[in-house]
Amino acid sequence: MYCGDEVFSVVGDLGTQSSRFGYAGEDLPKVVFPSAIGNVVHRTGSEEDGDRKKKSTGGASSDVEGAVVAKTKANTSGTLGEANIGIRRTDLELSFPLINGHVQDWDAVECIWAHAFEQLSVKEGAKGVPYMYALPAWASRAESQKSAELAFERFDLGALYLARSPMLSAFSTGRSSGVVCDCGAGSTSAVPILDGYVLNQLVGRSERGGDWLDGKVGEWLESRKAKIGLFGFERGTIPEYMPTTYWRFQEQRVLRDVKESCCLIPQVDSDDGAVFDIEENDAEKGAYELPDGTRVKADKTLCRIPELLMVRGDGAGCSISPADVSPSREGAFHDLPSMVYTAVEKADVDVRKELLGNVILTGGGSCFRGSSERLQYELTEKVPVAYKVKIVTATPLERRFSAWIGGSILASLGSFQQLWLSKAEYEEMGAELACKKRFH
Ligand SMILES: Nc1ncnc2c1ncn2[C@@H]1O[C@H](COP(=O)(O)OP(=O)(O)OP(=O)(O)O)[C@@H](O)[C@H]1O
Repeated sequence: MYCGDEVFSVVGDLGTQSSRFGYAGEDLPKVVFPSAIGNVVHRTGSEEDGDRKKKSTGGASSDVEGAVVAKTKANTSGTLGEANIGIRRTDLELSFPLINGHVQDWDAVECIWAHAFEQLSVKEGAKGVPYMYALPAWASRAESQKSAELAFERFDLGALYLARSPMLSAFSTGRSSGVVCDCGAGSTSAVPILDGYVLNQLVGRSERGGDWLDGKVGEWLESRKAKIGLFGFERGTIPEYMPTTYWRFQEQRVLRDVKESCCLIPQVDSDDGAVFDIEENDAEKGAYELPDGTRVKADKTLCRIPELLMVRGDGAGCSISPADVSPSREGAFHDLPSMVYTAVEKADVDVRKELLGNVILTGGGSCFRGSSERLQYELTEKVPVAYKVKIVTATPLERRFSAWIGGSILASLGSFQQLWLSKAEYEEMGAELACKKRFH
């Protein structure tokens, strides 16, 4: 058994956009960095020529791209961290461990963990360190097993606890029951929790997340004929060569910034259902200056884009393409209030009141002005009058790190220490049995 006062433990939360790691018992994660790995590409002359051609024609040549990827794999040297990939680089291909909240690349996950442990100075002395790792509610048993294998066999950690991140988010607000509404980069989800356990069969999830909203901002910019000229000192200049993945990554950072600076979720009048118009000040706050100096004027269509998280179908004159709502992907684009309502409706009658009284709004995408008020309104409209809806929110900073904060609290509780899976137990049971018996 581990005793909280004697052994420091590490808490990790790997998100689609960013990774957070730090020591249990602290208020906030010590290291936060983009969930992206830069692989230095050593290019041959012919590849460079090909890529230049590709840029100048504006299209993607799969031959050229394939060559670059093959080259990348042979010459990788995982480059991580804001300081390394945040600046202009012309020699980096990027890979991402998660897409829409699902692990795509375990090598990238390993790189992220290694980087975080190094930053936390636990690389050398990793032996014996207990590690709390947050997994999404929908992570499969195979993902749990792979995480356990990485922790014990690759990093030689001393003990492990795999916790579901919505459960940790609920703990961060001091609750063990409720519906955790997480607006992340890769997805938006509504996860009912009862007495600290995720009700798996009632989890609602949609691919309408922050990245999807960024795409809508991109469409809006395109409709205004605005181009994101990255790193150009002169308007419209594009660097001669830059790998596509790196270019897209930097482009998305700009879209994200436009979204976070200009957008909000408008309010609805609870008497007549009229959407309060966005005040002049909000929509016409001024122009947003793109990196190459182009100025675009924010209008109501742009400001209202995040409303798409709260309403079904089209919103705010911003159309969802037919492909988004094709029957096969219908569930993939549900709005948040519908997901909460469906989860609560399917739950046992006895627990519905408790769930609706603790709707916990979390994730970076919940930081738009007006999000909790709008969720309150939309849910109150849907549920029978006998139920009272209460939205629980923390400060924007706490919302961004809620799963990590919950993990930090849990891992430092004295009563929790007996729940760690020790390396000896792991070796005795094996990954499959250990995960089955110890982690839900
Ligand atoms: N102040 C803000 N206002 C609006 N949106 C924000 C704000 N801060 C962050 N976001 C958005 O929140 C999203 C990232 O949220 P979060 O950090 O919870 O995601 P993640 O954990 O990396 O991804 P996921 O939970 O999908 O795996 C991004 O789309 C980002 O643009």
